[in-house]
Amino acid sequence: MLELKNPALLRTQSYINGQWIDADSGVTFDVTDPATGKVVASIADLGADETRRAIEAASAAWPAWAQTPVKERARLLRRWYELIIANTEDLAKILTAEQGKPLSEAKTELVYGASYLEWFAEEAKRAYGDVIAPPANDRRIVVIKQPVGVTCSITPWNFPSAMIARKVAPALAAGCPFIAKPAPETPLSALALAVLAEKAGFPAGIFNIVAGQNAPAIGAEMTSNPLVRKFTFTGSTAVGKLLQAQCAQTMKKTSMELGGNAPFIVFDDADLDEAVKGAIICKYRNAGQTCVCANRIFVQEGVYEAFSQKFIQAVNNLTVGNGFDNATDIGPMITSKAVNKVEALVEDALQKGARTLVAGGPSSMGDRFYQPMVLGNANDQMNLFKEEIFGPVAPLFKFSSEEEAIRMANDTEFGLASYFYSRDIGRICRVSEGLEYGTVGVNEGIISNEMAPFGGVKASGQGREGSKYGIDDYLEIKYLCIGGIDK
Ligand SMILES: NC(=O)C1=CN([C@@H]2O[C@H](COP(=O)(O)OP(=O)(O)OC[C@H]3O[C@@H](n4cnc5c(N)ncnc54)[C@H](OP(=O)(O)O)[C@@H]3O)[C@@H](O)[C@H]2O)C=CC1
Ligand SMILES: O=C(O)CCCC(=O)O
Repeated sequence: MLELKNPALLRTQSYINGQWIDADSGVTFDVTDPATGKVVASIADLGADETRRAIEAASAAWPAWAQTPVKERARLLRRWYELIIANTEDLAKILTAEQGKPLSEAKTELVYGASYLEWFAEEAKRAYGDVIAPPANDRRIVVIKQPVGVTCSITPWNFPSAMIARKVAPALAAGCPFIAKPAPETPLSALALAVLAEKAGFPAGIFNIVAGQNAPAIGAEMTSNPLVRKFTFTGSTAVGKLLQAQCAQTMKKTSMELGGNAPFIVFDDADLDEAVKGAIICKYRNAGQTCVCANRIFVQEGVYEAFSQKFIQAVNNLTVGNGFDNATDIGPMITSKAVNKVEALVEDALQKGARTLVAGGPSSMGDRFYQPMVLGNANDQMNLFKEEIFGPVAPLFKFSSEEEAIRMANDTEFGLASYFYSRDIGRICRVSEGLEYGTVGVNEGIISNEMAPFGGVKASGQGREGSKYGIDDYLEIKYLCIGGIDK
């Protein structure tokens, strides 16, 4: 049993129109701790009907919310932020219990997610319009920005709190009511956010959570209901494409934050100790289960041996265990299915010539644990060159020239995050401009923060979360053509 200072944060019902509700069917599903397999809570299993009611409630609440003075919307967002910060210890325990990541990482995620509420409380006040020079003196061109309208989201289990916060903050700031469907593995963090939203004082219908196991049914309602004007998704590219196609029928505005295949390039002139530090955090954070994790580590031939040795040593120092144990660097993976997917990629790589530099692999601790692994001699014929590993396995590729590194890095359908280490200013400019990615980390292995625009190109999606650009995804531009001025 989780020991919380505020046990009210652990909710099992969903939150619709300011009410905590059970499923119409009365059915529940279990959320389990990936480290122990034990049931943490049984959650009301909602479906399409409850989703429709949430959408109708949000739609009814929308006009008043859009008319709420922006300073009041900002005050509520700020209050929500403060409540999350005040409850970080409890929220982190809930997050680790359902997701598995080490408690310190859970705290980092909560503060990171909350920072979007703080940021967009401020940005809400800066949704500026424009006055444009007209073609003739008898009229004026004025541009105003208005909320898109009812927004629905579907988010994954890897950042159960921050992925929702990153979406709901700009939506509410812009004046759009919001309905979130959390991943069934990790609904508790989302429901805890709703407890605090209610306490912050948001009106009924403005923030709703629909937790349920039937993602296709809930997703179908969200993407087909004409009352929904905006749909935002984080998850795999395959599911993102499907949901985007569903949204096309009612021409919804969409934001898609999809899969990645991040290159992490170490050039001959890099500071190797810094590169190793960056690679460790970038690869092994959240047990390798982030869409911005280094997927392919390219090392220039002159430093390949030296980098490998230092990297191997650092990986050997990582401890796998239960996220509640202070010594743990890497928690369990989310499911045994996720472990099997990683294993299949490793077996394919070994068959195609990879060398084991750190043995790692399935762990005696249980079927969701995976010891960190390093593979050398990787090549572009291996499946892991093209696919997201989403686990604690680091393949090292050797390259000789800058051109080759850029070509291999871009040889993928994805374009989310990329990283490289170099101290040559000319190379830093050339490579930054040559990488076909939404984000480039230069001598940095951690790139996300609320002040910067996060998002991808190519099959990694569209739209940006965070920064001054993030609110645009939730605003429509309206042009006012004002005539009769000369009369
Ligand atoms: N960009 C990123 O951050 C992420 C990338 N991934 C990539 O995807 C792989 C698979 O992970 P997974 O979690 O299964 O990712 P998915 O894309 O399958 O799932 C993400 C979310 O979408 C929901 N979903 C799935 N199918 C549908 C549907 N037809 N209609 C509506 N919602 C749907 C899921 O619910 P449900 O679980 O109930 O199916 C979940 O809440 C990972 O190994 C990784 O490579 C995964 C997560 C995040
Ligand atoms: O995996 C993701 O979907 C987001 C990565 C978290 C971050 O670093 O912002």
